[in-house]
Amino acid sequence: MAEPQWAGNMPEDVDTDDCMTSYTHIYSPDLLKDQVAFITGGGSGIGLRVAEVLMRHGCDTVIASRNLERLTEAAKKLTAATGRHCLPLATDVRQPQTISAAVDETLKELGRIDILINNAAGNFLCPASSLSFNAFKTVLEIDTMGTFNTSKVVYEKWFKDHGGAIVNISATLGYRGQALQVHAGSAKAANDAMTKHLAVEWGPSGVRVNALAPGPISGTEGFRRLGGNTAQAMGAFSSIPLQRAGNKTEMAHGVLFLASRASSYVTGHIMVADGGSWLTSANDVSKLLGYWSDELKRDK
Ligand SMILES: CC/C=C\C/C=C\C/C=C\C/C=C\C/C=C\C/C=C\C=C\C(=O)SCCNC(=O)CCNC(=O)[C@H](O)C(C)(C)COP(=O)(O)OP(=O)(O)OC[C@H]1O[C@@H](n2cnc3c(N)ncnc32)[C@H](O)[C@@H]1OP(=O)(O)O
Ligand SMILES: NC(=O)C1=CN([C@@H]2O[C@H](COP(=O)(O)OP(=O)(O)OC[C@H]3O[C@@H](n4cnc5c(N)ncnc54)[C@H](OP(=O)(O)O)[C@@H]3O)[C@@H](O)[C@H]2O)C=CC1
Repeated sequence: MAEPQWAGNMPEDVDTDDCMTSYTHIYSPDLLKDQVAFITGGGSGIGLRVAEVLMRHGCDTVIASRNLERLTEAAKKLTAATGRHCLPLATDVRQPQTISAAVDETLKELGRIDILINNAAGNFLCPASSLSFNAFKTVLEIDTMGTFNTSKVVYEKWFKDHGGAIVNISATLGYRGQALQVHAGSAKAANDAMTKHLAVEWGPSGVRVNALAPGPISGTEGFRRLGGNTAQAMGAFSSIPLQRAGNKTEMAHGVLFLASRASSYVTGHIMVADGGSWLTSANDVSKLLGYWSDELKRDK
């Protein structure tokens, strides 16, 4: 399907886990000068682009997840593209002791933390009736426990005394009960509630807590796993008010707003950045079940 004519308003992006070859600032390049951001899942997809855009605004970053080899590769690319420091640290957000060690290392190496981005998550299409108890638990543990664990460690070790900004990467899945997504939809709904609870409790310490809820974002693992390529090829995105998928840089710009002084009086807010998708897109159980079972057969 042809891109709408105003698609030229989209910021630069590349579909792979590489940095952009060019970037046009829409905010002052020193908006985050000498700040430090801790980004879970920052070695791939949306998290990697968030790291790049924050670094292009003067920030140093820590990217933390399980796969240290991929993180190390990503950190090299990020530093080469932006000239800022990026520290890759092996962490499993389900294990508080690994987060604690990573936060200690961050404070030792970079001296402060101003921004926490809870982006790590796990997801796949699966109908509730086929979802094992452990599969549901695993997604809740990564998405919800992981967000609480990381927020609590960073708060106790730094934000409690210095303030800071937390941005949780959410999703709109639970708003209408998206088919084949009871695990991720439930996890992200809990995170939206957590965003408000923590905004209330930690506001007096100077901590703002907000969330960004993306729609379908091209060039990501989420898009690939949830049938984004097939949906796009079928023309399904013409039902989205803005008529297209989003890109990773658009998500990074939303995060930059929520993480920076541009939003200094905003807390407890869930900002949907989905081109209007959840309002109008089909939530067709039988079509998605068909897609899911075709994929299962293809994988066998
Ligand atoms: C034709 C199409 C028609 C219409 C389409 C219409 C609409 C769609 C349009 C567009 C969609 C486009 C975009 C999406 C829009 C919104 C997306 C919204 C949210 C996205 C959220 C995301 O989080 S995306 C992030 C994706 N990235 C990842 O998931 C990377 C990390 N993931 C992982 O590490 C693993 O996948 C994991 C989550 C399973 C965790 O790994 P691990 O801890 O190693 O766990 P395991 O031991 O492997 O597994 C634990 C249990 O889970 C079971 N399991 C694993 N995979 C599956 C699966 N695919 N299906 C079912 N069950 C699974 C596993 O078996 C274990 O359970 P047991 O009981 O066996 O122990
Ligand atoms: N893509 C999309 O269209 C949408 C995405 N989202 C949200 O955006 C975020 C990024 O998704 P996307 O870029 O698509 O996917 P990715 O798979 O690229 O990102 C998920 C990241 O989480 C990390 N991760 C997974 N499990 C753990 C764990 N236990 N501990 C630490 N890190 C972990 C992964 O790294 P590693 O394997 O090294 O651990 C990976 O870098 C997620 O929060 C997702 O829910 C929301 C709506 C739509």
